Amino acid sequence: MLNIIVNGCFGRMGQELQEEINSREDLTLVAGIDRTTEDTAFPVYQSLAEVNEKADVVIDFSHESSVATLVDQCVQKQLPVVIATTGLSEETKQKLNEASRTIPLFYSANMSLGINVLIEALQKVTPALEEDFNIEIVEKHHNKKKDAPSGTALLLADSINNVSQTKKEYVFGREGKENENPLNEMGIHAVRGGTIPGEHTVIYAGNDEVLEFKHTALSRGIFANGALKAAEFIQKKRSRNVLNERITTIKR
Ligand SMILES: NC(=O)C1=CN([C@@H]2O[C@H](COP(=O)(O)OP(=O)(O)OC[C@H]3O[C@@H](n4cnc5c(N)ncnc54)[C@H](OP(=O)(O)O)[C@@H]3O)[C@@H](O)[C@H]2O)C=CC1
Ligand SMILES: O=C(O)C1=N[C@H](C(=O)O)C[C@H](O)C1
Repeated sequence: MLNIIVNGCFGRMGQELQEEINSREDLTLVAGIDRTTEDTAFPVYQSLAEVNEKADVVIDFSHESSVATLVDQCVQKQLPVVIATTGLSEETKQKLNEASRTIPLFYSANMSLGINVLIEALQKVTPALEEDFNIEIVEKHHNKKKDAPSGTALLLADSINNVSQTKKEYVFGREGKENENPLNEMGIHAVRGGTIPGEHTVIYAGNDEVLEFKHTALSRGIFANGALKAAEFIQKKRSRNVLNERITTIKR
């Protein structure tokens, strides 16, 4: 049995997690944290410091403004934590790195299996193409998303840059740029509209040939399930400190 606290429990992802946890007998939502309270089957608090329920792990899908304090409180309570919030500042990312030395901490801008497999594919093809192909990333999300570009677009860009001979400068949109589009740049473009759960396309454009890799999230269930798998993984490692491999994705 895994006892879970969800930070951001009333948000889109918080509600998705509630559904997933309630559908499984091996998981219990012992408490939620959010800015407001509602009538729920589980207790809800405004901060982890107020939570007295016994928990094995915290899962966070909230907002940058909430993450640093949450991580400090996880360290104080020695609670493993899965951080899925994107749009984190450099200071917050630094805090995650430091905290991961004392508590099990898993961070990824994208909890889906598909994006994590895509990263491996991109790292294989990039060395063969980077000298002759421009690389551009286009991401599409729902119109309520607070950060742009998406954390996943940055994660994909960093994964490409990590294996590139020449480190590429990120260009966010191309307004006002002369149309040279040199090979040492990588364009990252954000589209916002409707209810799109998330789509990422990486385009390798060469002379007379184009390769495109596209991942489409058809529901938020893939992110909730990935976060729950991460929670189970770090809980098993609780007996020792782990600097999880995904934490490396925040070293930009
Ligand atoms: N890593 C991954 O795989 C995924 C990551 N995400 C990321 O997760 C985050 C949440 O996404 P989503 O659920 O769509 O966003 P929502 O805005 O729907 O939900 C966020 C929730 O967190 C609450 N919140 C905001 N600030 C605080 C705070 N200071 N303390 C406690 N709660 C707070 C919000 O309250 P209020 O409504 O009052 O602002 C809201 O209830 C985003 O950063 C998103 O990019 C999303 C999907 C997948
Ligand atoms: O806000 C979202 O919805 C999503 N955010 C994450 C991101 O910024 O990459 C992951 C996913 O694409 C959905």
